[in-house]
Amino acid sequence: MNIVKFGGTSVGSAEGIRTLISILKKGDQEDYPVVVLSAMSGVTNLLQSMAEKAVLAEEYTAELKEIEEKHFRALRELLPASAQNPVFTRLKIYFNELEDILQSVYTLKELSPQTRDLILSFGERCSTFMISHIAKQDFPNAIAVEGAELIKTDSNFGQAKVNTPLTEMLIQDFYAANKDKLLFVTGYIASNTEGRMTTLGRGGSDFTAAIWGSALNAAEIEIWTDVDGMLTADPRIVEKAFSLSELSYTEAMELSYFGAKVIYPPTMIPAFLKKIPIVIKNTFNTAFEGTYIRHGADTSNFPIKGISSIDEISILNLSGSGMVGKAGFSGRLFSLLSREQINVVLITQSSSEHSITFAVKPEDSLKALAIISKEFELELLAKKLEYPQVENGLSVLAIVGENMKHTPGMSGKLFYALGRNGVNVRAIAQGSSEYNISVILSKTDLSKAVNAVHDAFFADLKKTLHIFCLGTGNIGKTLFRQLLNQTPHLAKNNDLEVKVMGISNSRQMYMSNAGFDLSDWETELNANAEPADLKEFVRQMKAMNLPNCVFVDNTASPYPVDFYQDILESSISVVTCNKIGNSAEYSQYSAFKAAARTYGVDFHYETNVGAGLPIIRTLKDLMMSGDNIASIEAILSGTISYIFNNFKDEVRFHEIVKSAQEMGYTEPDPRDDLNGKDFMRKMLILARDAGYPLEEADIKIESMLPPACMAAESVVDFYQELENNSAYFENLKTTAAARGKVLRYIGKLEAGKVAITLQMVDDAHPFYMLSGSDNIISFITDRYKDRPLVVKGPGAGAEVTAAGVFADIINVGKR
Ligand SMILES: NC(=O)C1=CN([C@@H]2O[C@H](COP(=O)(O)OP(=O)(O)OC[C@H]3O[C@@H](n4cnc5c(N)ncnc54)[C@H](O)[C@@H]3O)[C@@H](O)[C@H]2O)C=CC1
Ligand SMILES: N[C@@H](CC=O)C(=O)O
Ligand code: NA
Repeated sequence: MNIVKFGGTSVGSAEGIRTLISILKKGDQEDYPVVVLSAMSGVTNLLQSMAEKAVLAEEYTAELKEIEEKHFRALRELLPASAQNPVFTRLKIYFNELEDILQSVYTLKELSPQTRDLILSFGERCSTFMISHIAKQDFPNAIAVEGAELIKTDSNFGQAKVNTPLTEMLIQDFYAANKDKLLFVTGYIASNTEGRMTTLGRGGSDFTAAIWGSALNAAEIEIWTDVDGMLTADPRIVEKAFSLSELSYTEAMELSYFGAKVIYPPTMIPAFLKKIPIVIKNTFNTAFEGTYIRHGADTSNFPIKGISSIDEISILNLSGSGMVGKAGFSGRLFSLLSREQINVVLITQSSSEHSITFAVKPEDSLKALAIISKEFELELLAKKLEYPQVENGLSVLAIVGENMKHTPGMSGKLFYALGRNGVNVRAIAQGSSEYNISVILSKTDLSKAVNAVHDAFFADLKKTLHIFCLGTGNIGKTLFRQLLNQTPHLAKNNDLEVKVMGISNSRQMYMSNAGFDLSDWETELNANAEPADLKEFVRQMKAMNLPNCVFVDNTASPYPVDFYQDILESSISVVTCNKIGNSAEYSQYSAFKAAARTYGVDFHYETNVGAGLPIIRTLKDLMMSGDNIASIEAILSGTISYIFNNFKDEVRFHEIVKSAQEMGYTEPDPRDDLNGKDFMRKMLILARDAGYPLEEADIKIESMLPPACMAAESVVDFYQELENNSAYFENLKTTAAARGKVLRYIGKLEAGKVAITLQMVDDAHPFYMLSGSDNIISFITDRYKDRPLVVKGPGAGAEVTAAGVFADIINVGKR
């Protein structure tokens, strides 16, 4: 035999009630369940508000009308006109009775807890009576049970305590006498020994279900609500939260204590004691199989069951020498708080016993402060205690799961996820059961923190990277296309999702709360854009306060670089193909690295050298594994490589430069390639990564351009000068050819010195054989002494560069 309980939303509309009946019809016709019902949604609140208005002699008829209408509407929809009359009449009697009571409250201006409970009881009585009659159409043996008569309590109105032995006996007798009936029982309400109406407090209808379940030794208790059971986190905060299929009682308790308001676990204790499984189902999604709460629940899969949170709490801190070694101090403190009905959410005590921190609801904080000041007046005066401090604007996040007990590293994982996302933890508490680790943090960080922790623990799910991109040019555009094309693969094979949350170019910017649709990012940007403003972009990015953020610089501008430090210090990783940051002053380069290290985020710039070729990574691996760089020889300008590889036959020099630009190999300003600046930057970055604190001035560059080209003041002039100097370039070419050689612009780092020179090399030189926009880099190290480690391949172009940026972004995600 099962108990099924339907909550307020399930009985709150004709649609809900219709579903309820169809759920009952699917059940076993031989073995009827006991059906416990709540008041129609909103009705208890209306009753409450009417009672409060009546005692202040305010008008309450509007609410009364609303309650009547709510019931009548459902009734008209669900019962044929011919069958409506007796039900209408009975409901009308209920409403008249209710009105009489309210009228007395109004006249007497007196609302005792006893009267309040009587008023509140009408919600369940009306819904149960009405629904039992609707059900009669399908179940002629349906009857409404005034459950209040069967659950016996003390006279603590509003939160009555059940007399379990008596109650169980009454329920058992009643059930035995009505075995052939389908019972619809009022939830929430009970009565005292004098037969006065009482109520069971918060979650009262669940409690009714558990009491009946326990009395009748039910096989199962089904709680029908309007959500898919219990979830791994609050779905309003975590989009990826998912329903749990089963959990233990303890886990359910711990999870609901802070968050998941699906059930109120203390009400489940009768079921818990008898080991009766509880299953939470969704009236509005009957396909959902339910969340099972039971003994011996499966604890495998994930190390935690879920994350619960309290949006807003306050903490009080009590410290002073008066506490040290004083047995009973905390006992005195907490029994004081309990006496005053202040619920303590969480406690942490320093091991020196010098301070106690505890969390309470914000509305209790001042009261707590006042009673503590009074209780410990003497200690405070004697300065054995400091005046307690209240801190507001805080939230609690807790990870919950029985598996944690047996799994080391859980708190490490939690704090790593929080730390890496720049979430400052104000206090920590671990339940001695080890089923729960709670942290207190700033309310503004809660959403970010819960998402980051969810991503960290439910690693089998997709992890989301939130990226903010500057630059929609050659590289930026290509990156968006690659991201779009790769989305399904990333989701399937890497459980990773990359969401572009913000885009700016030099003209306009937009932050998309839902993330850009990359198949049409340009339209979204154009339609919503505000004028570009880097400072504002960074401000908005930080204000979104999302977990796993990456700032991506795909510009060739010096301005974004000014923000890197601040961004890294805000625990946001930086990925850049812009070389300006790493090739300005050494102090800045090392400050970026230090910031990334200190704040536990990534600073990736693989494409600064050789575009997507694994050069920075290779060098880093060599260095980290203790190798020592003796020398680096390299061709690192894709543009110049392309030019020399195609400077043949009739083509003129400036024409090839133009085509290199068209191919997307050059910098936005091609002079930066031809004058050696771009190459210099790459050599400087390599030298620094190889451990040499060099500055730009330390690098010798042999120009491959005649002075007039170097002096050109605009790109247009530059092309003109290249053309004017055609003879110079022709001469270079024929001279090399005459000697059986090719032109190569080569950088060399040796003994801490860097030079870039224009050379003519023959086929004995390893750099002779190159084609297209190839880069080549050859490392001679302690380990690669006789034969160098060589990386070679296309070192420029939008595809390979964007792919390198992409890989850097993914590498942030992998951590
Ligand atoms: N082309 C290649 O093969 C390689 C390029 N790179 C680097 O890629 C970067 C981008 O190159 P391209 O895409 O070719 O340049 P581009 O000129 O096509 O695009 C640059 C983008 O940056 C935007 N921008 C400029 N200043 C800005 C600011 N202050 N705020 C926001 N946006 C701003 C522009 O509006 C434009 O959308 C450069 O730093 C370049 O060195 C790196 C490796 C290889
Ligand atoms: N303009 C650069 C592109 C890569 O950084 C080049 O030509 O190498
Ligand atoms: Na690279």
